[in-house]
Amino acid sequence: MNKNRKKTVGFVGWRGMVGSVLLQRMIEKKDFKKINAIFFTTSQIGEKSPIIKDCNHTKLLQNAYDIDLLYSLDIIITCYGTEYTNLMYYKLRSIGWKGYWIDAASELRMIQESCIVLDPINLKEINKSIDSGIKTFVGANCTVSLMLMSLGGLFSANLIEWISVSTYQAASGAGAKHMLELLNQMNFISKNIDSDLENESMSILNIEKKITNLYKSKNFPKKYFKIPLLGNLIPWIDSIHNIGQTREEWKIQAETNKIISSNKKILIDGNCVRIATLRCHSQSFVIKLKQDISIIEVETILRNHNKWVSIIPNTAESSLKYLNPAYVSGTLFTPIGRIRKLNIGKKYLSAFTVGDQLLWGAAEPLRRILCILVK
Ligand SMILES: NC(=O)C1=CN([C@@H]2O[C@H](COP(=O)(O)OP(=O)(O)OC[C@H]3O[C@@H](n4cnc5c(N)ncnc54)[C@H](OP(=O)(O)O)[C@@H]3O)[C@@H](O)[C@H]2O)C=CC1
Ligand SMILES: N[C@@H](CC(=O)OP(=O)(O)O)C(=O)O
Repeated sequence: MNKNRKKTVGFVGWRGMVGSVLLQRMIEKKDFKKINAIFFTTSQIGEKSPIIKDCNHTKLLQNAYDIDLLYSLDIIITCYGTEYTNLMYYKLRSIGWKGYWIDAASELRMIQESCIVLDPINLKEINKSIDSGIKTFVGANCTVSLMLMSLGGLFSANLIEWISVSTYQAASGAGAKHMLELLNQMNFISKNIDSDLENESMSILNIEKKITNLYKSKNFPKKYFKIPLLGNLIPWIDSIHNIGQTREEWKIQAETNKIISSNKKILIDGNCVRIATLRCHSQSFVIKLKQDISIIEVETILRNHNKWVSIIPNTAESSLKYLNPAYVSGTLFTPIGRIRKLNIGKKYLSAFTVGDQLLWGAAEPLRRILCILVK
């Protein structure tokens, strides 16, 4: 690539949830000034492209399967998903395309020729990869990125022996259709109990019974989640990976160790659970430390690691105010609180974190690797 000319970047999947958050962040940070852009689509060829100020870009949407056009690009960034990656990535590489491929989907994360990107955690590794000719950069699974952003200090100080994690994952992680279904579930219940809520003499347990019966109604919207998520939870995310463990649970240890490229594998496992929040994932950790260090030291190490993490005092007032999905939604803030030693032993630490799974969990690491590559 000629280093003095602006790189041409192709955007695939920019209309989706992750892609639109990416575009919004790039506009906010004026990243489009640094590139020429071509917007692609799998379904709206010839429709109008989004209009981006200060950016040289095509006016109409291009065919995301046009291999010749894709081949001419310096960089392709895709937030479309695994289906597109599987179809186009290997095709392009097999005909000798040497551009940078940046991807939100999980498909390429664990292949040898890729680097998983989360630069506040692994900038050195990213730079090493670029220098060594790696051309494929993939964002991590959302819970992995959000865990590392909040616990980054303990990872980089090599203080973690193992982690047991329980996740509380938002509907958006399952995709736009699922998120809409959750809202339709809210609407369905609300419409059906509206008059009961106005009737002060109605017993709360009668309303609860009505809701439980509504869950069983054939009209209850559950095409995607299969069961109600509203007022409920789903203790299973993604497909089975190996005996008893889901793929979502498997990714945590596998991707984390690739990102931090640790000599000795850090063991991480737990339960991944879908809950009825909109776009923030929360995680509860039990951490076995390698040393017995004080809570003040733990907090200092975590606080000093990056500018997005913030330590929430372990009080009711602060936990309620700052450590919840509604507060964190739409921000890059990765608060961590409920930090305390467990009564199991002095090396056992408990902590709870919340993060926006569309920002640090998906779009932001992609935006940042793009900036590194076009610098
Ligand atoms: N959701 C998440 O939290 C995370 C997702 N990812 C990865 O990113 C991929 C994309 O996820 P996500 O953004 O949630 O997917 P979406 O379903 O929101 O969007 C994916 C694509 O679907 C097409 N599309 C069809 N109909 C519509 C419509 N009505 N509105 C908008 N787009 C539409 C668009 O492509 P086109 O213009 O070509 O039709 C769009 O780019 C996932 O498959 C996953 O691999 C990674 C981390 C987290
Ligand atoms: N599986 C995640 C979201 C996601 O897309 O993950 P991945 O990028 O690892 O497929 C969730 O459901 O919350």
